[in-house]
Amino acid sequence: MPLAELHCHIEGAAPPALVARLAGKHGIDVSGIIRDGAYVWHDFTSFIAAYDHASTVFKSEEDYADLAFAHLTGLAAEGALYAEFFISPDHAQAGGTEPEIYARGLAAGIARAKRESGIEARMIVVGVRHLGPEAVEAAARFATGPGRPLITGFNLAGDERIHHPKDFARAFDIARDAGLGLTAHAGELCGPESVRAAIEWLKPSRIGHGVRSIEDPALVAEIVENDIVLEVCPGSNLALDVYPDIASHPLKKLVEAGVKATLGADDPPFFHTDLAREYRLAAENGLGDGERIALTRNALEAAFVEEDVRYALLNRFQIAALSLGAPATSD
Ligand SMILES: Nc1ncnc2[nH]cnc12
Ligand SMILES: [Zn+2]
Repeated sequence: MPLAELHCHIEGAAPPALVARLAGKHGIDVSGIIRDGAYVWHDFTSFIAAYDHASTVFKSEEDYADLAFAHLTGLAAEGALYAEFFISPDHAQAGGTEPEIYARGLAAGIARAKRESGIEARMIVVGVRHLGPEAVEAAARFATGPGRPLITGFNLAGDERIHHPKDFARAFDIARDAGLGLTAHAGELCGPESVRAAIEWLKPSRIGHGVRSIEDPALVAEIVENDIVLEVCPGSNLALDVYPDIASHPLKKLVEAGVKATLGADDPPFFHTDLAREYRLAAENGLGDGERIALTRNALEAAFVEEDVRYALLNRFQIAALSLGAPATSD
């Protein structure tokens, strides 16, 4: 089945073995966050702490090129045609790497992965909300800098319980005025009011997660009406205990209500998942083959990518979907 991913954090995609190897090289102690070859954390706050610490082992342009290359070729091997990943200048800086070098390395990894596997990819800069409005505005200014054609979007990530979306309206204005696509994490840790506020103040075309919108049917109707796409990450939601099991996850209900959803692995090794498993979880949640293929089409239609590239991707998607004998369109 052809896949596409719109929601994955590049630091969150770092395999623990790679982090342990680079930590050894740089003399960084990761024994508190990696045990028996796996990341250790127990709730959102300790997950973010582990993620922040793991990201500090990446230092050079080559480290980041290798990370992007490994992530994207892994996705291509799972069947992905297209991937967007989030990049965080704040995390680069915390590890002592200039954001400029960080973005250059990641762009080189994207180019190499495209040459070797055919996968197309773009980057979305995130501002980290718990670092506050000034840091998020600085991230937006970085995202809009010249000479970085593979940066096509801006996102708000981090702890949803901290700050109100209105505090980040200026950052989103900066990104919007520069022509970037807009998306924001909301409705993951917090309920529908958080999604409403993100839509009202940030005016994104997509919401990261957004799954807790299901608690407010009027909000679900508004999301459908305004054609807002949800980047749903079921494996992440299960790992972070947003839902106790896949049967309780609202993906199927959201799709039945007419919401356009896509799938992402969010932070794959932290959550013991990958994109192929996300599609399997969608099937376990009740989505049939046609509905799961539509998730890929939704992703390509909502991608922050140039129109000629989108057109070519939709053609590749159509051919792959038809060869499965599955419907490439929902109507
Ligand atoms: N699941 C998540 N939610 C918010 N911010 C994040 N940063 C990395 N993973 C995240
Ligand atoms: Zn995320």
